[in-house]
Parts: sequence; C-alpha cells; structure tokens
Amino acid sequence: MLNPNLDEIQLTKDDYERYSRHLILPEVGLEGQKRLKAASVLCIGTGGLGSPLLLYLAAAGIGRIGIVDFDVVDTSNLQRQVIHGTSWVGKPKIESAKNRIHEINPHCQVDLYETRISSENALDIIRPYDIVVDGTDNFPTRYLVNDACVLLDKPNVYGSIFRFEGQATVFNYEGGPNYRDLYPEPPPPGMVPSCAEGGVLGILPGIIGVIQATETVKIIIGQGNTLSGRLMLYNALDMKFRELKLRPNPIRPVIEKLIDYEEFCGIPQAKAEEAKQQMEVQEMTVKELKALLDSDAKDFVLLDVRNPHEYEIAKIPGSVLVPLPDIENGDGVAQVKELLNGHRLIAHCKMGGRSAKALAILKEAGIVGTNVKGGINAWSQEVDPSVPQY
Ligand SMILES: Nc1ncnc2c1ncn2[C@@H]1O[C@H](COP(=O)(O)OP(=O)(O)OP(=O)(O)O)[C@@H](O)[C@H]1O
Repeated sequence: MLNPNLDEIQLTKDDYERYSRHLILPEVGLEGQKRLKAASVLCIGTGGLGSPLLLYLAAAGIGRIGIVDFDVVDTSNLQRQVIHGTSWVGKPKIESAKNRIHEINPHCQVDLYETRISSENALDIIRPYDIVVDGTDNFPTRYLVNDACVLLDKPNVYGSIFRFEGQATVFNYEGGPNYRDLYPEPPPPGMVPSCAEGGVLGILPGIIGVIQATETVKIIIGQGNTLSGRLMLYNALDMKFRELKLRPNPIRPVIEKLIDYEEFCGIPQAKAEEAKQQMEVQEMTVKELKALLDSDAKDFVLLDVRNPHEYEIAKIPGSVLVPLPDIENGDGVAQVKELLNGHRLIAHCKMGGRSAKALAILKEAGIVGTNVKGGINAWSQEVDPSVPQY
C-alpha cells in the first residue's frame, strides 16, 4: 500500500462523480481513491504496452503520471498502440499520449520526458515516482529499468509481448524477485527477434498492458495478491494463462550502480558483426536493380530470402523465393545452386539484413552474390510506390 498519509488529499465534487463506481467498491472506497490521487506512476515506453496501461491508469484517477519515450508515432504503430490516433502520425508519442490522457481525465498531472532512458538519466527520471511500469521492448532498457528500480527501491511492473504470447509480473516489490532473478543473463544478441521482425497480434499488448495497469492500481490501494513472485504467461492462440513461481536468487550479484547496458547485452559486438557481414558482400541499389531488370540482361537470378507470407504481401517482379531459414539449414543452399545454373546471384529481403546474412552463408558454399541495399522497402520508396511497405 502506498501513500499512507492522506490528510492533504481531498476529492472534488467532480471526483466523486467520476470515480463513483470505484467509491462503491469496499476494496477501493474513499481511501483507495485518495491513494490513487496521491500516487505517481512513471510509464517507460508509450508503445503497445504503454498505450493501454496509460489509458486505464489515467481513467482510474492516478494523480501524476510520467511518460518517457523518444519516438514518434508511425502508421505501423496504430494496429496496437491505441493511445495514438492517425492524426498523430509523425508527431512525438509522448505528446500524443498526453493529449489523449487529458481527454480522458483532465485532472491527471502528466510529466513528459522526450528522451531515451539511459544510465545517465534513469535515476533522476525515476526518483520522484512511487511506481515504475516498464512498457519497453528491448533487453538493455529492461535491465537498466530493473537496476535503477532496485537502487531506488521502487516496484517495477513488467510486461513483454511477442507474436501471440505475453508475460507480466511485478519486480522488486516487498522483498520479491527482480528481473535479474528471472533472466540472470541477457540472451545472445540477435537470438530473440523483435515484434518488428516477428510480428505481434495487435490485441495482445492490450491484454498484457491492462494486467500491468491492474497490478499498479492494486499496489497503490494495497488490495489483493500482486504478481510479485509469480510470472504470468499468456497464450492468445490457446487462450490460456499459466503461472511460474519466481524466487529471489540468494547468490544474485548485488546491484551497486548502473552500467553500460548495451555492452552488457552484447549489442555493439552484434552490430559490428552485422556491419562486417554487410561490408563483405557486394551491394547494388534498387535503382541499379531496376535498370538491370529493364535491360535485356538474362544472366542473373533475383533471389528473395524473406518468408513465404511476406512474399505474399509484396514482391519484386521476377524474384524467386528461397527463405533464409532454408538457406540456414542447408536445404536452400542446394536449391540456390540449382537455380543459378551458371547465372549470377542477386539477393534481397525486406531491408537488406537477412539477404546479407544469406549471402554470407552462400559465400561459404562457394556462391558469391550481390545484395540489394534497403531491400523491398527501398524498392517501394524509390522505384515502385505501388508495392506496399510493411
Ligand atoms: N530506452 C528507452 N527509453 C524510452 N523509450 C523507449 C526505450 N526503449 C524503448 N522505448 C519505447 O518503448 C516503446 C516500445 O513499444 P513497441 O515495441 O510497441 O513500439 P515500437 O518500437 O514503436 O514498435 P516497432 O518496433 O514494431 O515499430 C516504443 O515506443 C519505444 O520508443
């Protein structure tokens, strides 16, 4: 239970009406509603998870909400980031969120931090708030938010989503476990694909984000059993919830200060590897590819290494599909050899990364090819706007 000193907190006439369905719940009542009004919550990330949880925290009557994000609203966000509307595309997410929050509840104080939370600013940003809700989508930020919450002794309400599955829990609450008890080590860089690569059902963050909002409200009003010590797992396809027990690791290293989390998660090393891989393959622009396709040249094969369902969405005329996973497991290498039959190889994917990887594998099998810079997205932007970007 937070904010036990409620002497200074009064509800207005509008508050009584607005929160009447809370006030008649004995578990919330006047005292609980005052606690919500006195509370301050920092939401990091205003994307898939941040959107629904901010809507409900604002509607519930949280007195002060801080929002951290550096990004602008993109059209591809609108399928799940329901706090943002079409007219906000291209504008800062935090401004869009504040606008919508004040539409729902003008009494909520909203503090904006248009920045990437980092080891340099995290403690100053988090310190003034009672609870932190993590709505971000990457490992360095999750370890950073965890460690900052441990150092400042703040509860950290966690959620994450991918494709059709999500998880949620409460870290660092009343002596309970934290993120490092669940994941002592980050996964090897590149092993866990992002939602931008793997996709996500738009409704999924709504479910997980609303669970995060529920846990936040329960901590504030001191009711029910929180998810502290329990990791809730949700599968939307099976429509099943499961639970894992989490315990503080007795030999977990003590967190004494914030570190370089990009380095901890091996990201500079992964980027250097990727850059090296890309430098080692020959490249061509989409305009050069267009000129080649329009010419009489017939001495090449244009290989598309995306997945079959991406090929369904958009394709470059004349391209042949051999997905990267097939090349990785070896079957695709034989297929490419057969396709080439003495012709030269040009490869592309969505943005150029997967085709560079495919070409690096093929090179080891003695097949040298050229990568199309920027992939089909660049083709759509620079050559043929009728090809959809996704
Ligand atoms: N270190 C950070 N500081 C502040 N905001 C962050 C940080 N890391 C991630 N975020 C924000 O967290 C949100 C994560 O949400 P989500 O993954 O749904 O959105 P997205 O990045 O717009 O999605 P996509 O990658 O599919 O385009 C994003 O708005 C992102 O800008």
